[in-house]
Parts: sequence; structure tokens; C-alpha cells
Amino acid sequence: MIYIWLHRCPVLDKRGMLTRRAVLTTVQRTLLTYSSRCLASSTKPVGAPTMSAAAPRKVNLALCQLLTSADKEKNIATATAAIKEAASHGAELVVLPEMWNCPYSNDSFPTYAEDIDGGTSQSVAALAAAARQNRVVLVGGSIPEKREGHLYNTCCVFSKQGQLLAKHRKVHLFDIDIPGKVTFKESETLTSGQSITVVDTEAGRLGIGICYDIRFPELAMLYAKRGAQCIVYPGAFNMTTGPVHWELLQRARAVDNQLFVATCSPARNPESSYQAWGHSTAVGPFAEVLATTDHQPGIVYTQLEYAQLDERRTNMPLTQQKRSDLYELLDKTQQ
Ligand SMILES: NC(=O)CC(=O)C(=O)O
Repeated sequence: MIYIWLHRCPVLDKRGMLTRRAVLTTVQRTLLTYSSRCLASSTKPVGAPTMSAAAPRKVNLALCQLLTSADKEKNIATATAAIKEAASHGAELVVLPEMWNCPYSNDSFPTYAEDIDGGTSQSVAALAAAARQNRVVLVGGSIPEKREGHLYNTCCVFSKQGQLLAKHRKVHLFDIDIPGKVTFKESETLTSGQSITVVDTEAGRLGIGICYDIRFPELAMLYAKRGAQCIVYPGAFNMTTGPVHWELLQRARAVDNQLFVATCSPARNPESSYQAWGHSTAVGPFAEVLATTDHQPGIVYTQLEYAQLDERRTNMPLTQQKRSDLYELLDKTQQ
């Protein structure tokens, strides 16, 4: 290997001989490449399952910031049209917003709720068909789910064949009260999910959270530990918390865990009782904003280069530098 590199080295002296500096640089570079490869493979999160050889290196991502209304049929039509448009622009991983099939309100959740496990969900059937027809991995935002007398805020993930790969029920319910600004209590109607979700897809290993879930760093840490390459959060922040926290939280989750974060919000609807902040965004593992938007309906496109995960983790091997003798993250779901 060193022999081949020396022959390719362009740094020659007047007689056409390799300079001593060029030889040293080449040897140094070879050793560096070798050691960084060793480091990269040893910085894999502990306990992370091995990705298959077919795992993608680059994924074209589309975040569909949809304008939702009180008309469910219209919302479904808007969503399926957006998925088609995203696919026609080369998207392989398409994300929809939180509660895209109904208005974001406690009054609406019971009336718009669908039985996913019972196989009668009109919204899920439409998403499965759209994923299959457009050959995209689809993180289908969330819809209100009804099951055995409970309502959940649920995200479904589909393969390119339209197969339901995973279902994540919002784990942390959005109960906040900032007087005069925003008061919302999802727990008045919804029940929280009892499990966390990491799913292998043709667009990489994804961790799934819904909106308020992004505020809990331990969840993202568990996802990183399980080898998630990107955490996807369909979400609908509001006009009080959105401007201050939305981007901050995404960048924090990304930089702490050295992975990609993608969020997808509904567009702001002036007629709605809940004004969504919008600003669907993708963030890279160095906390860099890769793509974002304002509050209008639209699709945000970017590419996730998964090789950057190895690069960043080699640059700063945080997983190895952790002081596990002083603190530890306890995964209670694997006991
Ligand atoms: N809507 C949410 O779940 C969360 C939110 O708006 C916030 O955390 O702020």
C-alpha cells in the first residue's frame, strides 16, 4: 500500500526524485488513515447492533412541512401529493409532521383517531401505499391512534415496499403551562407510549421521537447507544417555545450524540387554535444546520452523509472519553 502511494505522490524534486518530505507525508498519511479506521470501528456505541452490509452511505432526505386543516380527506391528499413530489426530487427518506391528519387540539384527537393495529386506519393505508408507490422510506409524522380505550400520538415508519416497520407512541406527553403564552395538556386526552423506537430501514438506522420527546436527552442517548444514525422527530413546537428552543434542542441532541437529527413540523395555519412554529430542519453531527425553512408549507431537502458520523466520532471520540466510572446511562427497556 505504501509502495503504491509513493508512486502516485506528485511531490518530485528537480531530478524527478521524490523529496524526503513527500515520503514522510505519505507514510504519515497512511498511518493516520489506518489508525483513524481502527478508532472509527472502536467508537461504535456499546451494545449497538451491527448494520448490514447494505446500509446506505448517503441518503436524500425530504421534510414535508404540510398545511393541515380540519378536513381529514384533504390532509391525506396533501400528504400523499407531498410524498410523490419529494420522491420525484430524488428523496429516499421522507418525513411528515406531527398530527398531520387533524388539527393539533385535544378536541380533535378523539374524533380523528384511527385504529392502526386493528387494520382500519385510513391514514396508515394511504401512507403505506404512498411509500410503496414512490419507493421511499417514510417516517409518517404522527396521527391520533385509538387502541383499547386509549388514545396515543403515534408515528408509523414504512419501508420502500410499504411495509409497516415500526410504530412509536409519543413517550413524553406535552403538558406545559406558560401563563398568557401557551398552555397545553396532551394528558387530558392522550396516553403516553411505553417503549422506545430504533428501526433499521433502507435509509439507515433511525431513532424515532415525537416533538416533546426531543426535550429529553436520555432518550436520544439511548438511541445513539443503539446505533441510530439519525433521530427523526415529527414535531409541532409553538410560537413561544419554537423561536427559543426548537433549533437549540435539535443541535444539542445532534452534537451530544454525534448523529443526524431531522424534524418536521406542520406549516403555520392562521386559522388554527394552535400556531405551529414550522421551521422543519435537518442538523448534522457537528451541530450544523444542513437545511431549514420558515413557517410556510413546503419541502426541505438535504442529504445525510452517514460517513460523517465516523469522521466526527474520530475527530472527537466522546464515547471513549466518557467517564463511565463516574456516571452511567441506565437502559431500563433492556432489563
Ligand atoms: N408540541 C410539543 O409536543 C412540544 C412543544 O411544543 C414544546 O416542547 O415546546
